Amino acid sequence: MSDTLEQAKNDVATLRKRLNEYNYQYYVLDDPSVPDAQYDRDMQSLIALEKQFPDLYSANSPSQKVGGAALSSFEQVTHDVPMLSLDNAFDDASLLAFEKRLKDRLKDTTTLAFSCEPKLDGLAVSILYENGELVRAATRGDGQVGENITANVRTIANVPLSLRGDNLPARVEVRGEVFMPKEGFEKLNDTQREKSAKVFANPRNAAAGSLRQLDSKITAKRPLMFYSYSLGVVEPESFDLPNTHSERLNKLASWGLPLCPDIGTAEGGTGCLDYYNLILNKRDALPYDIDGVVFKVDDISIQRTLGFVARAPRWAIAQKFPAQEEVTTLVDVEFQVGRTGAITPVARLEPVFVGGVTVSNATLHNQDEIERLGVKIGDTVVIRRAGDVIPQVVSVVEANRTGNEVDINFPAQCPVCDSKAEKLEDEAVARCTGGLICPAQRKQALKHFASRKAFDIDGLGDKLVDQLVDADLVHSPADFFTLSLSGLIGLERMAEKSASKLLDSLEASKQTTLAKFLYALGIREVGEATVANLAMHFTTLEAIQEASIESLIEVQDVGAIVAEHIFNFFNEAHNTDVIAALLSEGIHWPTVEKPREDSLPLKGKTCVITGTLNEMGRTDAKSRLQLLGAKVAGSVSKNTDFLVAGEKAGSKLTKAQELDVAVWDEAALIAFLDEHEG
Ligand SMILES: NC(=O)c1ccc[n+]([C@@H]2O[C@H](COP(=O)([O-])OP(=O)(O)OC[C@H]3O[C@@H](n4cnc5c(N)ncnc54)[C@H](O)[C@@H]3O)[C@@H](O)[C@H]2O)c1
Ligand SMILES: [Zn+2]
Repeated sequence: MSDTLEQAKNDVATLRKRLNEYNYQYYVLDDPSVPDAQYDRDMQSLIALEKQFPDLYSANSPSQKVGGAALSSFEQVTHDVPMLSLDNAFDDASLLAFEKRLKDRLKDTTTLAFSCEPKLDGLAVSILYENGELVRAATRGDGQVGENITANVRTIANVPLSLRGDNLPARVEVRGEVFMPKEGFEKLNDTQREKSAKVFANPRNAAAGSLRQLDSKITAKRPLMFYSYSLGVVEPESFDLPNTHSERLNKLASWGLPLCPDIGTAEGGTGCLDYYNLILNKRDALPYDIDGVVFKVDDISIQRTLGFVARAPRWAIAQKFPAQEEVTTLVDVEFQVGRTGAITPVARLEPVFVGGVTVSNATLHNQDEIERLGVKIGDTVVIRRAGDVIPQVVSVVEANRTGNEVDINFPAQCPVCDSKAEKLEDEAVARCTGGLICPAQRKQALKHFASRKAFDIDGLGDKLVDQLVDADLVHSPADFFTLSLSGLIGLERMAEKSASKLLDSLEASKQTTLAKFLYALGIREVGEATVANLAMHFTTLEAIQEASIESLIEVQDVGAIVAEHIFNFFNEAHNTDVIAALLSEGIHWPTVEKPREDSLPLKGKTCVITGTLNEMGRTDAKSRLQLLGAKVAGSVSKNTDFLVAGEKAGSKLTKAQELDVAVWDEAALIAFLDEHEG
């Protein structure tokens, strides 16, 4: 705090200038540069200084003003009754002090009743109804003059265009908050990202940006909602309204206006604190974002007695929740490799308290996100942590740039195993191509290798794979085949009998098929149908290993992306080493005979697939049947040779039975495919 008037003068000037700039970015541009917590801290400092040095009072200080100026691109609306802001309480003590102030002022110690309302984080809107019809809607603006946004508000689904009931005031102004529910916000940002369009930092910015659009067609596409929380002008003045705020809200509801379902009432300050804790505990589960709760003296005549100060009513207060957004420094970026090889940039932060916990890491998603944010190491960044969602970097405070910030470079190699990192054009994430040897992917790759559709190694389940890796016995799939009885029985819960059984099934699994071998390698996006196609097309492993991207694309069902995955996989030395090691352990398969067209087992047969298949997808089943020569049709007729019926098969099964068409269940299909595929 400043000691001298001179120093205070400077500090006050600096704070006012800064807060005016924040206000402009927030209210006019709908694009704040700092989190609310930072704004609130600066505002509290200003208020404290102005209180300490009353000489520095100015009616133009941001502490005395509401909101920001109305944008001139909208028609202006002068409010009949000013739309004010709210005073804030940042802790329980200041809430109780608020209650005491009221009692002192009223010179009455009777417990006060309060209306308690979630403080929706959107923007205040006034909606005017004449003879029950919506005639005008406006933003709060600077409290006196707002923007005419009638066309936009009309597009909000839960705003009634006409009020219900026979006994309505001739003119009534309803006030409330326009906001974007959390789910709609996430979806909107997903779509914006896909379109490489602006991504919104939080639901409040998204709501403000959506509502203050010159083209109401854009607003109409945004998932906005409205909850009413008070009345403005009511004419005629003699119109009979209840004498408490909470009953007036119910009156609004009876006219068809939406109310927040979580509003309540409380007796006294302690009752308010109970409500505060109730809502705070529910905060993450609520479908809309709130930044606190609002308490309003319920009795309208007491409200009148208490009146207003410059920017807010005396009879209400907002008690804020812990901030979900904070500023901190991006100290470094590290790259983590996930179980599937995805390489994600992780922000290392100067620890900061946000969303109720201390956060020192946040996700940066991928390279596109880093470019979109334009973030560099050393930047001041805004972190958001809402609910149990992983903390995210939402923006950069550009004003804090010094010029010493450093670009973030994506590694060309996997940071864990040094294999090449591949980033396909259509994909957001970069991936490690060392699937078989990368320690980050090892357990996943080994479990896949041993799984039933791959090497089908009996007795080698996920838990055992974990144990083998943890005991450092297995690094790559080839190591499975070098396991010894003594090594195995050293493991926990591994008796000699099951160990030798496992060795037997490992031995048996060496006899496989080319398709299963390829499948076991776990190449990205290469499933059962693709491996069957590859085996049939190339017939030898060498041919596949040497295939160019162009020749891979010629294979049925293989597109450009999958071709690139296959090509990159076989051009990674680490992978070819493992393949060589596997072959030298004696893995073998019968030569694949390239079938002549007319010798295909299902040549000339037509089939239909219906119901749910549990072991393979229907698309998979379809392409594997086609590969064996079958024509796969959409409906059952007398020309159908057989129907593959999975679980919950319906009318197609009935029809097939009527027409005496052969029916295969999934087991029969699998048996047939196993017998005939290369
Ligand atoms: N990050 C920034 O740069 C920046 C800049 C300016 C303002 N802000 C934020 O905005 C706040 C100040 O804005 P303000 O003047 O709108 O005050 P406010 O948001 O603290 O309180 C008033 C507003 O609360 C809203 N509200 C929600 N539920 C309500 C209910 N049930 N009853 C009444 N009102 C309800 C209304 O929109 C009303 O106008 C700051 O505390 C800060 O958090 C941030
Ligand atoms: Zn790797």
